[in-house]
Amino acid sequence: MTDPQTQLVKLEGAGVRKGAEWLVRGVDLSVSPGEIITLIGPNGSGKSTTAKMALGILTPSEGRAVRVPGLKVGYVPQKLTIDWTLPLSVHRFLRLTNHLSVAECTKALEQTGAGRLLNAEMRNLSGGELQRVMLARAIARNPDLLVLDEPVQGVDYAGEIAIYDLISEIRSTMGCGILMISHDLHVVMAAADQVVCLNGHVCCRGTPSDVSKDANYQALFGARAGAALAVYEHHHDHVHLPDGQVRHADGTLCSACPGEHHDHVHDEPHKQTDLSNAG
Ligand SMILES: Nc1ncnc2c1ncn2[C@@H]1O[C@H](COP(=O)(O)OP(=O)(O)OP(=O)(O)O)[C@@H](O)[C@H]1O
Repeated sequence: MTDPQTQLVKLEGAGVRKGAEWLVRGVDLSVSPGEIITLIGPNGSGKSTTAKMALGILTPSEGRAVRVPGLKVGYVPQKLTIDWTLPLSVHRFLRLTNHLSVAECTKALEQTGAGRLLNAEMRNLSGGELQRVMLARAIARNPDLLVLDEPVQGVDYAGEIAIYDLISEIRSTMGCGILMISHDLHVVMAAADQVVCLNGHVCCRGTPSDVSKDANYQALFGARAGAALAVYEHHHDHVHLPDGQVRHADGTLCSACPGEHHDHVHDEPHKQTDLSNAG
């Protein structure tokens, strides 16, 4: 547990009930500045419900959710309700819910490696571009806390790594706390400081490495999930920068060798562990 003085948000024994059903129960977690907490778990295990309690969108039916006064939150929801048949440029989208200047929009897009998309049409964006625009919208107002509900939806494996690297960079440069949800255990766990594994309640928690070895976690997802993490940790000695370049462990940059960085992906695609069907 982090120093309670610095916690941006804290859930204490928090749960939500709808009618006779508990959606999730007894969740304890906290997020401090500069910390990445990742929620994992099978479909319907209560991850989004937990994130919504942290955000204040849902009020706990038991326990409590405490946020520091004046907390600024950036949120990337799992689902976006947009009529994709209507024309909507990226900069208009960014300004729909925020009073942002064009300069602020451009800055946020540049921070997520999407500066060239300012005038693009939302409906024409690729999956990876859409997620970068969503992240730009979430960070545009310098939030203290970023809540990301499946930030790599619709993104291919190499793109996923780039987005998780980007999220780590946002944490370092902006110093915000991050509460993230993902099914994609292999990469996300390696990028997180703490992982909380849900299954209607907290099934297990700890560092990514601790969780991957936890008997409860392995019972839920199988030992294969832990093996995938080991593969990722072993190979991941480089960082994908938002501009498409790759920074190696020795600090050198390269822009023309993308194929060399994912031999573990191309050789062993079956090691990519998607938990969306688990449980
Ligand atoms: N408003 C609601 N009313 C009733 N049940 C709900 C409501 N919202 C969520 N649920 C149920 O609560 C459970 C937890 O849902 P939640 O969306 O938190 O899970 P999740 O872990 O985020 O799932 P997924 O991985 O599929 O996104 C599910 O069984 C879901 O059907």
